[in-house]
Amino acid sequence: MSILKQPLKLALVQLATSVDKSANLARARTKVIEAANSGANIVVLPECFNSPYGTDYFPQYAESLSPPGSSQTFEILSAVAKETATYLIGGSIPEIDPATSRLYNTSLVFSPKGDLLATHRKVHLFDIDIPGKIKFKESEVLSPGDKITIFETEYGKIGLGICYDIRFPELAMTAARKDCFVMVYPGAFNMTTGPLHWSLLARSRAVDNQIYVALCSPARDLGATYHAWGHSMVVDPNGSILEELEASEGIAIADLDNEKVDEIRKGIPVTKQRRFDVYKNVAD
Ligand SMILES: O=C(O)CCC(=O)C(=O)O
Repeated sequence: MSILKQPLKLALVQLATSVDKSANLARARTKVIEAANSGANIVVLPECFNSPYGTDYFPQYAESLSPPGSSQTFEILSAVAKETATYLIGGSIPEIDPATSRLYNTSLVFSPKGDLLATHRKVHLFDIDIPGKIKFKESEVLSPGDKITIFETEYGKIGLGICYDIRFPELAMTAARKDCFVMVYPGAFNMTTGPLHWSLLARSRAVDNQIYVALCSPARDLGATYHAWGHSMVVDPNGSILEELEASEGIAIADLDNEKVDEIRKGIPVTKQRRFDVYKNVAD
């Protein structure tokens, strides 16, 4: 049995966002409907799609997921998933846990019936310092998640990470070994690491694991404090880019094909040739 049970259309919404949360949510809703009307079965939104991206903004835009009904974003995503009968991977939003007051960068996934299927809290926080280029420290305000997120659909299993999570091959490898056919990463790379690594990382995770990889960025806004790289893309299990946007708002739609996955895995059978007797514990 293939890890991908049947063909599907995957849509990435490279959303133009602003400081206005309600406007961002309304625009996201419109674009999800547009993607669904183009035949998408699974729709993905970008990292931090309801707010600008930046540590100053996280506390101000954070929403609590409990008690039920308290998150405006949750309600809108659930309703539009149901309305369009699509799986909706709702990018990410700043989340506050009311019990601990901790903040997380969190992705919510909804079924075509509007039910919450999965919640992923970004595991690897984006703390980097490239002198003269970019310094960013999510850990100043965010706490990290502590689990790999995999959810089931009628197409097969989907693995979910957020942005910087893609730099850690162990996360994608673990999901792939649990038979995920795709890793989806809502992400917002920047004008330094975007050109350096965005496509390289997507293609690497794809070819390492012979799975599809999808990266969904916000559109670039040169008036914002953080300039996102854009270039949302879908890569196939051979590491070839199937669809790629430029920097401005748009929707990328790719056909994911079960026969292609099987053919690639048959031709280069690395998934059956692993030597876990040699590298039993990758954490050694
Ligand atoms: O890894 C990178 O270069 C960028 C990561 C990022 O922007 C993020 O995690 O939000």
